[in-house]
Amino acid sequence: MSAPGIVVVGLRKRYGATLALDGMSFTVRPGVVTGLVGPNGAGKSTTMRVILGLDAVDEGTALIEGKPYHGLRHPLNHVGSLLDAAALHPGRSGRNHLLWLAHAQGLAARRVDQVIEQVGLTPAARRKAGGYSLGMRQRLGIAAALLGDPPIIMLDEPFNGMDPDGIIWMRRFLRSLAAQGRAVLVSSHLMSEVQETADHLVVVGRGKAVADADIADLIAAASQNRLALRTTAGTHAMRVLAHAGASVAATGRDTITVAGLPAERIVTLLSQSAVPFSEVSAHRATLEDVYLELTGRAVEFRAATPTEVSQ
Ligand SMILES: Nc1ncnc2c1ncn2[C@@H]1O[C@H](COP(=O)(O)OP(=O)(O)OP(=O)(O)O)[C@@H](O)[C@H]1O
Repeated sequence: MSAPGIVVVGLRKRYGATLALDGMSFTVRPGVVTGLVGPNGAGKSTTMRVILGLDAVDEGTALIEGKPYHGLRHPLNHVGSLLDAAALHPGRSGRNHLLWLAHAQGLAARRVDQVIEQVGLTPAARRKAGGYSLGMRQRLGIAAALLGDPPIIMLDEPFNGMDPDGIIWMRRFLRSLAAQGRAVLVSSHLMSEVQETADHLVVVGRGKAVADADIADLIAAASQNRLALRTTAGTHAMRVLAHAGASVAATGRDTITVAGLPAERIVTLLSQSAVPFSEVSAHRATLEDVYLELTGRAVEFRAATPTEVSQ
């Protein structure tokens, strides 16, 4: 039996002076939503295009169920994708757009109505797609990706342009696809968009995966040996604990995260220095913490700070 899901190994791709992919490797398993997360320009879209055979690489392999995309006899029965929701004929109705795609794949109109129903586009199916909101276009794009009933679905930034209802719908929908046993790969530059949806995370920075792990494991690793301290005297507390050799970071209005000292020692030090505090507890890292830690050194394009903008 061929390997299920997607296996990406050592992708390297250069565009002129830009090294877009620099040893990208990860796997996407069936029955799981995998989030491909990283800052703008990290290489997410390029990786997806390479998997779909739309871009050639200088080195490395990307296999779908054990084969390169071009080696699949009926690729749309293996992988469905949505890379650009804007790519449709504006004068055609959503249904006609899908009928046209279905015809090219030898599928019956009945299949079109099934996928329209599945993505909740039935009320708008006979309207011109040019008048669709971006969220409706995303649904139409997903319907197109599902036409061949593929075991693998890849979506590039599917949350873009969606309103809160649309985001909730998308999360549930992606989970339901995984629950049906499909391998689902979803890219996003916002961790908050995938954290409610994905079970597994591939964090990308500067053309390579800087993490490829289950979310629960990432959070457990980032939480290890860290304590959360609740205090209204943050600056004082940080000075005292840093002086004693701890790594400290302000993580909330009244919260400090401390690593490198046991809880009893923290309590003693703070008491000796008369620093008021109300709680010392095990720190539970958020996915946002994990992401910042992993991409901190890998971010290529940082948002300009207000001072940089004003200069
Ligand atoms: N066709 C191209 N020609 C030249 N450079 C490219 C091309 N496509 C991508 N790049 C560059 O390759 C790098 C990776 O781009 P890519 O679009 O894969 O990143 P991304 O993580 O998807 O980011 P975004 O969310 O901004 O799309 C970037 O530096 C980008 O400018």
